[in-house]
Amino acid sequence: MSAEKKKPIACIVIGMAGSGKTTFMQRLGAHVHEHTIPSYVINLDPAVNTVPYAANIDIRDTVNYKQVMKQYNLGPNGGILTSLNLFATRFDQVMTYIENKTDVEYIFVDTPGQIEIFTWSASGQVISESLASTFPTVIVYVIDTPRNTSPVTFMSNMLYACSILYKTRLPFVIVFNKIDVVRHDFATKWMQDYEAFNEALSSDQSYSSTLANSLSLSLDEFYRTISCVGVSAVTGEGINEFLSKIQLASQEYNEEYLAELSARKEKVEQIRREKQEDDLRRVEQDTADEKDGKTKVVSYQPTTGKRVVLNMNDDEDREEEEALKRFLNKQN
Ligand SMILES: Nc1nc2c(ncn2[C@@H]2O[C@H](COP(=O)(O)OP(=O)(O)OP(=O)(O)O)[C@@H](O)[C@H]2O)c(=O)[nH]1
Repeated sequence: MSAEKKKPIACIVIGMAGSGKTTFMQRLGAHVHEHTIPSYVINLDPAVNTVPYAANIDIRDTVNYKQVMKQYNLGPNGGILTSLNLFATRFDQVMTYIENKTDVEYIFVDTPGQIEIFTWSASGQVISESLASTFPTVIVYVIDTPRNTSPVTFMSNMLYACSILYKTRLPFVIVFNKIDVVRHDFATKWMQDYEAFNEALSSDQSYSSTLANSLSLSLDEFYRTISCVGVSAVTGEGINEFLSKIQLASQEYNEEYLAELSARKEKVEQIRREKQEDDLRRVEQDTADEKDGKTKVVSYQPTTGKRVVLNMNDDEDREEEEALKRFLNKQN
């Protein structure tokens, strides 16, 4: 019997504008090419002028962002969001296409520069859930390390990362990019040592520093569960370590996320079953009512779901029956 086909790991690369997502994708592309690691690359940024890596699937081949802006009279962000929505409606075709590929190890997905367009939109959710329901999927959160050396900025970025983690519930890898400019040691220290972070904050007396101080304790749990790695998309430093973290995160997907996913599916299935049983009970009760030989009108009040039975043969019910009929006609 042949061994079960190993599924590729999907890496959804997100990050604030300018954090280096595209350069990082370019570096990953070069790395997998050099080491002949079969991979699949998807670009979901419709507004980018040129993509400096070889994308197997490019949203720009399906949706013309400038035309979308013109057609729907939208600004740049509305144009990107609508383009992504249009693409999401066809994402099942993308899924079928990738599923049929054999021996792919990684699927790298680049997302629009405006982070919220992907992370907080329905289309972003559709795309990430489609990937996560089929492949081990990891969120890769790219951070511009030199721009996060201020503790308050660092905390804001971490809160954002944390909110995405709780929204997607997928394994999460933080990539501290641009370590050729500033090393990321300060960041790992702040994540491991609450006192060190507070000390760094003490030089900042602003209101946001007080807020950051009180929030930093809440992030403790988040710091303990996520993994992080320092890379330079320009020099290629840290890429091997990044791929090792991705492998570990995919194990986490198999052990935790999959179990949670099937529990969620089971819950939805249970609600559906209960509704079906309830409908069946109603039909049985209606049938029983008809067995006494009288014609009945059975209806359910739309707001409360309360069952209403009117005996058409009883004079006293005539008036009420007419009222109900008028009501039902109005509903139709
Ligand atoms: N020194 C250095 N510069 C980097 C690195 N990664 C990216 N950059 C630079 O950072 C800038 C932004 O990089 P992009 O890759 O365009 O960033 P992005 O996140 O895709 O940007 P958006 O598409 O606007 O979201 C560019 O000037 C890159 O050359 C890095 O590892 N080291």
